[in-house]
Amino acid sequence: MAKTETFPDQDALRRIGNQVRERLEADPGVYRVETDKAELFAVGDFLTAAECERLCLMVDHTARPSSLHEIGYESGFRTSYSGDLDPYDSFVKGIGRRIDDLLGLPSHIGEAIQGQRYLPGQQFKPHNDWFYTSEKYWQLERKRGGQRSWTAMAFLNDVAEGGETHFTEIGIKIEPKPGVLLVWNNALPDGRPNEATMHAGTPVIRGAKYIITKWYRTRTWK
Ligand SMILES: O=C(O)CCC(=O)C(=O)O
Ligand SMILES: [Fe+2]
Repeated sequence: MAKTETFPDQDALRRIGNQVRERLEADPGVYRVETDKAELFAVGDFLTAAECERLCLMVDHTARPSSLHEIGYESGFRTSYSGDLDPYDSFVKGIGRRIDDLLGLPSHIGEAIQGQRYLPGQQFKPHNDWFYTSEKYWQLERKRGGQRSWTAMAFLNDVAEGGETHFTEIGIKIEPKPGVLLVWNNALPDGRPNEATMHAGTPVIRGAKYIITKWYRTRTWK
């Protein structure tokens, strides 16, 4: 088939976008968040209370000051603590498989599940999860699985105040509720990056916020 892409991995992003959208729309347990700007879905009870508690403990064990491509922790852009959960742990593997299965994606294109914790005052400022392919880091990410397609993010606890996930372009704030999984396509249906997926983890004001995130690429992640 002739390549029609103008953006790196555009054809793969379109194909994966179609495939996952069809599967989520056919799943009665999946709710589509009402917006025409992005493909954003939610699952109410994806994780049990016991699973959330166990994952929070794991996040506490692995979380270190979060880093970002070319921006250090000290910049204040992402002040949470984060870290990859042990990919060989059977409990973590089980959670990963359930996310793969919900989306209908092969596990080899999924990154390791990342755990993240925010304490009062900590936040993740507005950003896109997809890679900016004009930046230097893309030359590395291109060979590590390519562009990010879908994001799956689960809330693990109730936050006393703050810590909403704010989709700044769509104009919605999602309040953390334990066990709720959010899923969104970082690309548009035609495979170009979707600017409207810009989102932030707003500052936690009281309490703590725990989440896990799994990002999917277009090719085998390594
Ligand atoms: O904490 C949140 O609500 C958002 C986290 C996030 O955007 C990320 O980890 O990429
Ligand atoms: Fe994000």
